[in-house]
Amino acid sequence: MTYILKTNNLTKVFDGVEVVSNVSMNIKKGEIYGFLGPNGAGKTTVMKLVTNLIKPTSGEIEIFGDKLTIKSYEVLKRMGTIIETPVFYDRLTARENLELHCDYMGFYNKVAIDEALSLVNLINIDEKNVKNFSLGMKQRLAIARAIITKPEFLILDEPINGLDPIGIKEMRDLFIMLSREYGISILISSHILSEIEHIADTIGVIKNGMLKREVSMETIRKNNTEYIEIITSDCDKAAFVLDNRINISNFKVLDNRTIRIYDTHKTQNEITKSLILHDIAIDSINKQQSSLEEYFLDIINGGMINE
Ligand SMILES: Nc1ncnc2c1ncn2[C@@H]1O[C@H](COP(=O)(O)OP(=O)(O)OP(=O)(O)O)[C@@H](O)[C@H]1O
Repeated sequence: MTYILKTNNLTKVFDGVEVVSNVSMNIKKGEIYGFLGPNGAGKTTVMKLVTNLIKPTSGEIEIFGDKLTIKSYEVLKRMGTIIETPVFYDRLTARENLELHCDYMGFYNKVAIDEALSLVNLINIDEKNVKNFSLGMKQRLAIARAIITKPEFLILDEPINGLDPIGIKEMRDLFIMLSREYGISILISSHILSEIEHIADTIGVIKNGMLKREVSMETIRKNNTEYIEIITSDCDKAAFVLDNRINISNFKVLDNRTIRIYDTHKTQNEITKSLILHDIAIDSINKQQSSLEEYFLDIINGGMINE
């Protein structure tokens, strides 16, 4: 297996507080790695460490197979990044900002600027200074800047912040295209779990600076359980009927209104009919899937992992 990034017991202490603790993460070449965690969990700090913006207190980082040191300038040129709120020259246009970036990176290919602007769908902006851009436009420009030099590895901290649903979908398709067609590896953090669920190959979940889980989306999907959820004010009676009249034993009463049935030998229709036949008032009955969101919350709330 070839890895684009490996960290080994990466640790960062700020003012005596360990905000990243012994993080050992592994990002495979060509994959999209979704980095999840609650506010303040340490995602941005890890991203800053692997892009050499800050130095680790201890631990090692290996990028493209080489150890990252303070002198790894060439390695950094092979990466495209968005870390925290992207900063631009406000009085310049998007194109001028990208030209400056290319000069800075020693990347002399002006055609790439048009390509990048078109990939992120920033159009008719030649006359506009960046200070007049909306948040979503700035975010698109940040993505354009990150991809312009055709990096092998993209590190994107909350790249879809400020985008509307159409923008989110466009960027999702763009990230998938960059990964599948260009073989670019992507480390991406986002609060929008459904977006990560759609694009990620692997998930890393960080909490209190510790990497709690690193797991493939395939595994999460395999463990996905389908269930039928019933909301009713007659919970006790419904449970009795399920058990004694319909012969369903694999169900869980979550609270005094909610029952989840994991048994698959009866259809939703059959269950509904039987409950109504026994005079049970059903407020709702739905087929549900345990998704990444549920998986994530379970980890964050300590359900699957011991603290
Ligand atoms: N320069 C710094 N000095 C002191 N503490 C810091 C510094 N940078 C980050 N921290 C602290 O480190 C912890 C992790 O912050 P970090 O920004 O990495 O979290 P995050 O997971 O990216 O959060 P969010 O999702 O809110 O962006 C926080 O408690 C933060 O206050």
